[in-house]
Amino acid sequence: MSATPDFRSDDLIYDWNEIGRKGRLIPRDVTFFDETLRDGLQNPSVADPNIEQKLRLIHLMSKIGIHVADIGLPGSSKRAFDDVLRMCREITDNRLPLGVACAGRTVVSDITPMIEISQRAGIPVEVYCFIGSSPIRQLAEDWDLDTIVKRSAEAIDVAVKAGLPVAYVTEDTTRSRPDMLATLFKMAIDHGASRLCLCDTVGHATPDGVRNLISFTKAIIAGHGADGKVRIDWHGHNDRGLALENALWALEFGADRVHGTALGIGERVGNAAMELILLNLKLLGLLEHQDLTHMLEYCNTAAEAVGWQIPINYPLVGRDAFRTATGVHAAAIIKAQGKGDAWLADRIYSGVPAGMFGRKQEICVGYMSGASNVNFWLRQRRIEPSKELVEAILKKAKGSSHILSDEEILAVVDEVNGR
Ligand SMILES: CC(C)[C@@](O)(CC(=O)O)C(=O)O
Repeated sequence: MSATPDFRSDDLIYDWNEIGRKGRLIPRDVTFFDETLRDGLQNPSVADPNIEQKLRLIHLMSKIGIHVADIGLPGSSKRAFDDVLRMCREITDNRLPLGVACAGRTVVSDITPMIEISQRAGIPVEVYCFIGSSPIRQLAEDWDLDTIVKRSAEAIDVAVKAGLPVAYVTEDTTRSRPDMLATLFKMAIDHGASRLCLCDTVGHATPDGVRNLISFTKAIIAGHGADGKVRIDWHGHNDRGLALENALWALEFGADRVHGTALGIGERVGNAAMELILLNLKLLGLLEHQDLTHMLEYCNTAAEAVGWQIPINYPLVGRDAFRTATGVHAAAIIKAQGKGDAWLADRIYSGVPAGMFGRKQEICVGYMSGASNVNFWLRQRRIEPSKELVEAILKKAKGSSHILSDEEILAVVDEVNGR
C-alpha cells in the first residue's frame, strides 16, 4: 500500500517510489524560505520589479504556505530600505502569516537598518547574515579564519542584542573545510544564532555532499549542546542542475528549512525552484493541508515582475504541462472523463494531477490527433460535433504542421456551420 493519501485504496497506481521509504520520510514540520525577492533579484537578466509587484508576491507567498520570505538587503540602498519597510507594513497591516528575513553581510552597517525596520514596522525581522567561509573565498578576499570569526561574532551580537533572530549564513559551505566550519558554527551558536544556513553558493553539491554536510552539522550542534535549539537551513543553486534534488534530499537528511525561488530565478542559473519543491512534497503525501491552487498565480506573478516568460515545457506551470494533442493520449483522457471519473482523467496520462494545483487537462487538435480530440474540443465549447464538422477540422489538422489554434478551429466551424 502506498503512503500517499492521494492514491485510491484500490491501488490503481502501484507506487514503486514508496518502496523502502519507511523510516526515512521527510518530517511533516519542514518549513519554506522564499528567496525570490532577494537572490531571485540578483539574477542579471531580471527586470527590477516595482513595489506593487513585490507586494502581490508577498501575498501569494503567504497563500501557498511559505513560512519566511527574504525580502531584500535594506542596507544596500534607500530604495531597498523603503521597499523592505513597505513590505513589512503590508504583512503586519494584513496580518499575513508570513515571517520576514533580510539579508546582509556580517557588517554592522548592514544589520542596523534591519533593526530600525523591525522597530518601525513592529515585526521581528530575521537577520540573515552571510560571509564567505571556503578557503577559495578566503584567498580571494585576503581573510583568515580569525577575521571571519571576529566579524561574524560582532554582527551576530548586534542583532541578538536587538532581540532579533539570527540565521548565520556561511557562503560556499559546500566547499568549506570541516575544521573551519566547526569553529564558525560553534562561534555562531555561542553568540546566539538560532539557525545555521548551509549554502551551496556555486551549485557544487551532489546529494552525497548534502548528506555529508548535514550530518556533520547536526553532530556539531548536538556536540555543542544545542540540539533542538539551533536549526539547519539548506540554500542551494542549480549550476549542475541538481538544486531541486538537493533541496529534497536536504529535507530528507534533516534540514529543517529549505530555500527556493519562484521558477528557480536567481544568481546565474538560479536556485531550487520553490514551486517544484512544494509540488514534490505534496506528491510525497506531505503538505496535506496546504492549498497549492495558487501556484500558477505565484509563478506568473514572479515571471511578470521580472519580465520573463515561463518556458512552455516547464513542469506544473508551463503552458504544455497538462496539454496534449496526441490521439492516443487524448482518447484515454476522454474515456476516463466519459466514465464520470475526474480522478482517473486527471492521472491517466499525468504524473502530476492538474486539479490538485488549480489546473486542468487540456486537449488540443493537431496532425497527430484523432476524432476524439475534436469531439472533446467542440463539446467543451458547447459546439455540436457533427460528423461533417469533425471531419473538416481533422482534415485541416492533418494538413497543418502545427497544433491548430482556437481561432483556426473556430474558422472551420464558421465555414461548415455558417453555410
Ligand atoms: C547569501 C547567500 C545565501 C548566497 O545567496 C550568496 C549571496 O547571494 O551573496 C548564497 O547562495 O550563498
